[in-house]
Order: sequence, then structure tokens, then C-alpha cells
Amino acid sequence: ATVLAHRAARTHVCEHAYTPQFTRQACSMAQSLRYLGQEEAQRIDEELFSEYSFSVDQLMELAGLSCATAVTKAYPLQSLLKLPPRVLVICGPGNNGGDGLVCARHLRLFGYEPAVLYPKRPNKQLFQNLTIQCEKMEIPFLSEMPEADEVDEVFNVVIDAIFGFSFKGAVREPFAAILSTLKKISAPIASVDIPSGWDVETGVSDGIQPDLLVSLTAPKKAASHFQGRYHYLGGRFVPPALDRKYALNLPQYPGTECVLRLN
Ligand SMILES: NC(=O)C1=CN([C@@H]2O[C@H](COP(=O)(O)OP(=O)(O)OC[C@H]3O[C@@H](n4cnc5c(N)ncnc54)[C@H](O)[C@@H]3O)[C@@H](O)[C@H]2O)[C@@H](O)CC1
Ligand SMILES: [K+]
Repeated sequence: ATVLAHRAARTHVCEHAYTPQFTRQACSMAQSLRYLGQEEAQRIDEELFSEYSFSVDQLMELAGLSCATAVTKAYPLQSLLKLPPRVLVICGPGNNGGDGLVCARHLRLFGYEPAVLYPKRPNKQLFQNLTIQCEKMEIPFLSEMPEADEVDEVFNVVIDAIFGFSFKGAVREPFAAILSTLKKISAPIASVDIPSGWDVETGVSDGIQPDLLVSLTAPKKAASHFQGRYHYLGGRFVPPALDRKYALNLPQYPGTECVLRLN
């Protein structure tokens, strides 16, 4: 019965795919999980807010929770060698950084000891609220990026929530210096949505090399160059009609899980 239901669901994807040129061949290609281009990811993001009436706060909460959950699966508390179980969360100036703040708050609730570096804070209520929530959770905010050897001495994992799918061009300061420190550390890096500094579609060869990548909503094209140990899909909030419209072909998340391991 499960197999039949699965087949029926796939047929459904094909019949409702929206592009007029959606041929039988494209239809069969769409059976595997789609990796999105930059503009497509931005369009889907926009549609979630405009057509599907989600608020940014809602999706950010689910995205950040997914990231914290993936971190607990890849680096369980009991496996950490450096105690206390400190984790460094580096947040950028956009929504990827917001996911990082949410992730830090959940990691604290899960028993980790996150510290946040948030050097460029947008003047928006949403980010101010997320910052206050972290402070109230007794999460320290660092005033500067620690040196590479200090990171390795103190932190078990570094969460990279610097840039997501809107990153473009050469990295500007202070993030260029932060990313160059991250290239020197040996502690594992867990990237939120995109490894920061990577071109969203082509990736880059001399960038940071995360050990964990949490792709949100659907992987972006750069994720095909990911060589770390853990690739998770998170952001379990996509309505079926949106999945069909963009032929995302999202896999079934197991049970009540908010993440799914892809590799
Ligand atoms: N629809 C979705 O799939 C969701 C997306 N979310 C997150 O939102 C992210 C996208 O957020 P945004 O569109 O705000 O953008 P980003 O967070 O990717 O980054 C935009 C910020 O980075 C700066 N920036 C861009 N290029 C730069 C460069 N070369 N040097 C220095 N600064 C640069 C921009 O000025 C802007 O402040 C996703 O990757 C994901 O993490 C989640 O919060 C919620 C759901
Ligand atoms: K990132």
C-alpha cells in the first residue's frame, strides 16, 4: 500500500507540474530531489510569504530548529571531546544570520553552550527580538572573532550562519576576515543552507569546507559540491502545491522529524 501511495504521489507531481514545456522526459527527471538556482530559491522564498501567508519569523523558527536538530544528530552531546560543550555560532547580516540566532537558542535548550558572534546587526525588530531572546537564554555574544587556535581550543563545532542564498560577489568585511579564519580551523563547520562564501550555484574550490550542511527547503546547486560527512535537509514547511509547482520532489521526512539525512 505504501508503494502504491508513493507512486500515486509521484504521478500527482507530474500531472500538476506547471511549466508548459514540462515534457515527459523532464517529468521523469523531476523524480529526484531538485537542486535550486539562486533566483529560483529567492522566488520560492517570496512565494512562501506572499501566496502562502507565512511570516518570516515562523519559517526562521522552523529553519533554525532544523539546524539545531541536525547539529545534535551529527555531534551528539555525549560525543563532544571539549567540555563544557561549547559551540560558536557566527551570524551574518541577513535571514541566514537570523536562522543562526534561532539555532543558537535551540542548541542552548538542547544542552549545548553556544556563544554568538553577530558583528553586523540589521536595524529590524525581528533581529532585535532574536538577539534579546538569545541574551535572555544567557547565551554570550562575543565582541570579536577569536583566532583560529582559540576556536580549536574552546569550541567543538562552528555554526556558519553568515550568508545564505542571497550572497553575491566578493565577500566584504568583516566577513572576509572571519571566513579566512574559518579556513584555518580544524573544528568542524556546520553550514546553514549554503557554505558561506561559496557561489550559490557554482560553489568555489578555495572556500570553507563544512563537515555538515543543512539545506533548507531544498538544496541549492552549490550543495552538489559539498564534500563533508553530513548533508541534511531541513525546513519541513513546504506546502504540497509549492512542491508540485516547482517540481521539488521533496522526500518524505521520517515520522515527526524536522530533518532528513541526504548522505
Ligand atoms: N524560504 C526559505 O527557504 C527560508 C530561508 N531562510 C533563510 O534565509 C536565507 C536567505 O536570506 P536573505 O535573503 O536575507 O539573505 P542572506 O542571509 O543570504 O544574505 C543577505 C545579506 O548578506 C549581505 N551580502 C550579500 N552578499 C555579500 C557579500 N558578497 N559580502 C558581504 N555581505 C554580503 C547582504 O547585504 C544582506 O545583508 C536562506 O539562505 C535561509 O538561510 C529561513 O530564514 C526561512 C525560510
Ligand atoms: K551559511
